[in-house]
Amino acid sequence: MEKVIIIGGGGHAKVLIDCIESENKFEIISVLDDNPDLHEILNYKVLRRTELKSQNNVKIILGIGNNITRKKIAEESAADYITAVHPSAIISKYAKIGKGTVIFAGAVVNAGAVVGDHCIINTGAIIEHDCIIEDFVHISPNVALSGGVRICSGTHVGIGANVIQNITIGSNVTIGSGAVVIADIPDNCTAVGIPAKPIKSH
Ligand SMILES: CC(=O)SCCNC(=O)CCNC(=O)[C@H](O)C(C)(C)COP(=O)(O)OP(=O)(O)OC[C@H]1O[C@@H](n2cnc3c(N)ncnc32)[C@H](O)[C@@H]1OP(=O)(O)O
Repeated sequence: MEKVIIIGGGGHAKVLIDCIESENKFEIISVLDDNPDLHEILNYKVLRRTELKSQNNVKIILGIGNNITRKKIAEESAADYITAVHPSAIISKYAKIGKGTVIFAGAVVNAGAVVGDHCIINTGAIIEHDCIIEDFVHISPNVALSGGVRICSGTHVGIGANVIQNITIGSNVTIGSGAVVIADIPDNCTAVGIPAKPIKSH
């Protein structure tokens, strides 16, 4: 079995560990986290980067929920990233999934959808046909994206949000939990509500 190291030891890493164990394709050999107070996660010892012995032929996955931190680490280190897909997720054979991306239990990615690198498609999220999910996006649990939606890079779609067909949500956007998006959302803002409207720029 191929060996993998998880970088990041927070809540998202717990679900990722469970996903990788369920998939049974990779052996998790270490979890790395720079927080000196973090010593164990589930059944794994957490190591600092300096404590890791040099490893050959090891693959990496980022267990970090925050899009900005995940992007920073991915851009700092050229590694051989795996893609983790929970066995209960349904991925169309006509969909494309990028490297470093994780797809959790019960998620559905339908035909013609393209998911970029280092994305999180969280538990029970639905990515309908022909959606484009750019790199470093997080689609939270129970989000439903209708057909032909584009989510630009670094955006976080909050838990339970719904997006109607053919909408574009810009880059580095946060969509609030439970929002219903019925019009395009510009870059660099937070949008909430039904219908979703920008409430702040950042
Ligand atoms: C497995 C996992 O855990 S995955 C992670 C899942 N978590 C999420 O999806 C969280 C998504 N985050 C949210 O919904 C947050 O509330 C955010 C990002 C939209 C806003 O957070 P902040 O930027 O801190 O804004 P803040 O809490 O100050 O709220 C600003 C205003 O928006 C309102 N607001 C905040 N969130 C929402 C929302 N989801 N829907 C409607 N209104 C909202 C607030 O009531 C407040 O209104 P007011 O100014 O009239 O008082």
